[in-house]
Amino acid sequence: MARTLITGGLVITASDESHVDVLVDGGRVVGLATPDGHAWTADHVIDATGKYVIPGGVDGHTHMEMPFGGTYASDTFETGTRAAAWGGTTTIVDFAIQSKGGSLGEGLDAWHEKADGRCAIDYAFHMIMSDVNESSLREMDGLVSAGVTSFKLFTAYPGVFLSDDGQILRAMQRAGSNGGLIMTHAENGLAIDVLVEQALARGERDPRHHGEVRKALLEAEATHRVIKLSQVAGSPLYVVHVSAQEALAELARARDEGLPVFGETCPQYLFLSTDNLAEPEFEGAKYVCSTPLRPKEHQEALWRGLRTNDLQVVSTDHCPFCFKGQKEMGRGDFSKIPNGMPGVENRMDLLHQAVVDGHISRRRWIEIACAAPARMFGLYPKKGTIAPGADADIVIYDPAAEQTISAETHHMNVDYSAYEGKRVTGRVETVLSRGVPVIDNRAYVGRAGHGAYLPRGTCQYTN
Ligand SMILES: NC(=O)NCCC(=O)O
Ligand SMILES: [Zn+2]
Ligand SMILES: [Zn+2]
Repeated sequence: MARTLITGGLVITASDESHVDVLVDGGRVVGLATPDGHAWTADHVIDATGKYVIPGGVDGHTHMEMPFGGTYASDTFETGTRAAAWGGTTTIVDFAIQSKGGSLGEGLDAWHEKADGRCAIDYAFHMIMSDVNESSLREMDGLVSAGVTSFKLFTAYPGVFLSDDGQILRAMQRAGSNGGLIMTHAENGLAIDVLVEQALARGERDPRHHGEVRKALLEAEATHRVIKLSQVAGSPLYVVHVSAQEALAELARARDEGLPVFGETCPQYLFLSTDNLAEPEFEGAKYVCSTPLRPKEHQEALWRGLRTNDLQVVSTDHCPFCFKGQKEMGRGDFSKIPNGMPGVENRMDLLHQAVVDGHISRRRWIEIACAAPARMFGLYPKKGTIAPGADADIVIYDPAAEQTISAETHHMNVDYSAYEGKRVTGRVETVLSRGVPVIDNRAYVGRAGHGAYLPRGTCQYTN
């Protein structure tokens, strides 16, 4: 395998920034040294002068080809991982799904069937548990040993994914003993369904009502509940897609008490709001996801949470549905709009824009987008950093390039962009995955099937 030398760039990790050259051999980083401190030679030299040299992004929350509401998320593992690479992400952790009445093993097999041999970048799986019973609880141990070390449970979507409090407690107790990490989608789904029914009966049918019925208080209530259940079980907890400041306050309080509870938010909650959900002509459907977008004032609380480490990770929850034919299924009834938004290609750029805007520092950018998700999901230091021994998943990032986000130029298999027309400073130039170029100077040179499945270790994140 070719030796590659990256020269002249500013190497940024979660802990350091330094002008050092990086030597890659055998798919791994083998050395970092100042330009006058080495005499390395290589088959390929990448001149990164004036650029950032950063670890490939780790997106810990994607849904390729996810079935939802009678349709499927429109990115396959092939198209979605290619788009991820374009955006500087070199690892995704997608959610395999246990169907009701099915086993965890069957769900995992189905996800391998969709993904294996098709990914442009490395990939791993969490497991969604939609049927917690004696047998699936027993299966959790085997999955943890085999490298599927995190399990998502829902307090939302009654009849589909919802687990009751007893089931959640049992899964948490099991994770407490086998080292697994419980992830929760925390919204009070039973109460939300009542509000949905009442809203529809009043004739409130537009996309904006999706945000109104999925109340911040019902996110906060469910977040409080799962925190308390995890405390009773004595297991760590990771709350996905936190959008409401009231839910974040629950996490912050628990963390102040020293509890091992962690939180993730997503770019859509940091950059978009209920104003988007209220766009006319059914355009608001493009922004329907759960938890929902919130009024703008929640954004400042989320940014603060990211700075103070009450939130540790930014993932995308990439779950795209085309406007035409898919989002349109909910014209006249917001509850039938498939839930989810595209974003796997935009996360690294949007978070760099947050650096430019002064919300976070450069190192915090790398922490929340690369290092923390790698630690959280048992992939560190193979992923999430640039250090000797780490996989050479490296992005050459031009911090001065200007771009306009648009569906016309993005690579996700979806007919709209949630950030259409947004100007951002910074752009991915070159991407290596285990030392192999996937994007080379803004040209795709990757291959479906290059991406390897990653069995994961257990959560390495400590408060
Ligand atoms: N978030 C969303 O609306 N769709 C994907 C499924 C989930 O994460 O709950
Ligand atoms: Zn969810
Ligand atoms: Zn999700």
